[in-house]
Amino acid sequence: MSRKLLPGRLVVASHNPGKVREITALLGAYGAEPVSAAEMDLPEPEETGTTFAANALLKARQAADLSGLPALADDSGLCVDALNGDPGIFSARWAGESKDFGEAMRRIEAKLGDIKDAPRDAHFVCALALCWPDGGEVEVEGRVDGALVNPPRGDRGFGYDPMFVRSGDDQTFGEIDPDLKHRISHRADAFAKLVGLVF
Ligand SMILES: O=P(O)(O)OP(=O)(O)OP(=O)(O)OC[C@H]1O[C@@H](n2cnc3c(O)ncnc32)[C@H](O)[C@@H]1O
Ligand SMILES: [Mg+2]
Repeated sequence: MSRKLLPGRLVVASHNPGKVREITALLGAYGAEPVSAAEMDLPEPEETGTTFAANALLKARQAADLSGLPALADDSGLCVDALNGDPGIFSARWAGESKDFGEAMRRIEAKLGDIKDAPRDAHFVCALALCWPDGGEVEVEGRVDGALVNPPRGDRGFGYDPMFVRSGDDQTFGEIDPDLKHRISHRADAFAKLVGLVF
């Protein structure tokens, strides 16, 4: 089901400050008034889905039901070709309780090191789900292709950004201007599709 999002309060159903920052910036032009899950004191649901889409929908659905407001959730991750798409939907979980992405990036490198001449192709995926309290929902997916660098570089992004270079670029997502990342990322790609459907 697709429908238009009216101006007004919208819950950004994420507990990741890096994502909330990016989504808030992307929403800027559309008359939505973003409120984060943390500001609303919403719980962080268990991500029991087996796809990015299922996890995005369950996060947005819970936030819409609990807040009585439309809610936008993002489920995203880094998929490494030579690792059969890992860490994928487990991207946050590979960083552990302490959210140590330095450690998660070293784990990826260690696994790649075990594979002879492993290709370094990877892509980020972003599923965005928008749910309304009355049961309506929209889901879209975006993607950006690139390759992994070692050692990681840059501290301007979050998560796996320091190890990812978009195809055709030289700088990692951790080094580029955040405004540029907002235009070219998997999240920007998903957002462009969402805008076409609901704004
Ligand atoms: O579920 P929420 O509360 O939104 O926050 P989260 O951090 O747990 O988010 P996910 O479950 O979607 O896990 C995705 C992980 O993938 C990584 N990731 C997603 N988008 C990224 C991006 O643009 N740059 C770098 N890493 C990203 C990041 O480390 C996230 O923690
Ligand atoms: Mg999560």
